[in-house]
Amino acid sequence: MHALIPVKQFSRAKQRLARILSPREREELVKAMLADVLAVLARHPCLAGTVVVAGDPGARPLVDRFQADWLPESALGARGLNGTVQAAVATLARDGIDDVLVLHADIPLLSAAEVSRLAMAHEPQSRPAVTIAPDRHREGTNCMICSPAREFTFAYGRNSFVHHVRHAATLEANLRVVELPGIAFDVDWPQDLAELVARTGAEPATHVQTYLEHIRIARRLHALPACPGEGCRRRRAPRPHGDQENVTH
Ligand SMILES: Nc1nc2c(ncn2[C@@H]2O[C@H](COP(=O)(O)OP(=O)(O)OP(=O)(O)O)[C@@H](O)[C@H]2O)c(=O)[nH]1
Ligand SMILES: O=C(O)[C@H](O)COP(=O)(O)O
Repeated sequence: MHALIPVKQFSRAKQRLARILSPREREELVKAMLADVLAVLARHPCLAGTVVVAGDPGARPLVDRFQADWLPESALGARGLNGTVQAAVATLARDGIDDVLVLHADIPLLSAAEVSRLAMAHEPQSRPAVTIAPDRHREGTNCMICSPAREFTFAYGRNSFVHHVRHAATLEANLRVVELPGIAFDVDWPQDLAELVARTGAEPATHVQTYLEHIRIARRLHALPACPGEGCRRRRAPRPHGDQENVTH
């Protein structure tokens, strides 16, 4: 099984954090989160390799540092998250890679044990097989293993978890849903940063926690005016990738 991590252009990344982080800080945060994810995947016994499909050449040094494979989005001729993931799994399939774990780069509490649990829940021998670890709101699809991945239609975006479950049913796939707290914790909103800071022990355990401490995010979070309406955290920004055409209802 190979892991595939999509990483978008840094200048467009983490826009929901724009009211608390500068563009430069958002880029550094994205790099720190990617480092946390790559550190777990490098040499994971369940993985034969990790591929980063990136829209930004600035991700390359990190990818090389963790000995992952580099797939530039520009080489795929695709657009948006879904188009890019779809084109990337087609590229992997041409190299004979059919079992693909697609995971986001913004899950800094990912652990090797959770990757193992997800891999063990997956049953590629009864194909098609789809195993999903959703986000903690059961809205997004933070990690998903597909076998064979080229036959799956990716539908990331609003409520992608539901869309992916429905699509797996359409394919009559062997579907498993696994709740894993580290994978489920994605960082999208200022409130998520606050939660991450609250979870930091005496010694920051991850690249992200170290970076957040470095920029003294806690002070800013305290000073942040409350969002109008408590539902704010969950309200989504317009999807920059606007690529809902693949959604199966
Ligand atoms: N290669 C690639 N990766 C993408 C693209 N869009 C999103 N991603 C990645 O997919 C994952 C989920 O991204 P999103 O939640 O849509 O975007 P985000 O940058 O994390 O946050 P917002 O800008 O606040 O929506 C992250 O790992 C992104 O880097 C894209 O167009 N190309
Ligand atoms: O479908 C998804 O998982 C999204 O594209 C990313 O979700 P997020 O906005 O929760 O990061």
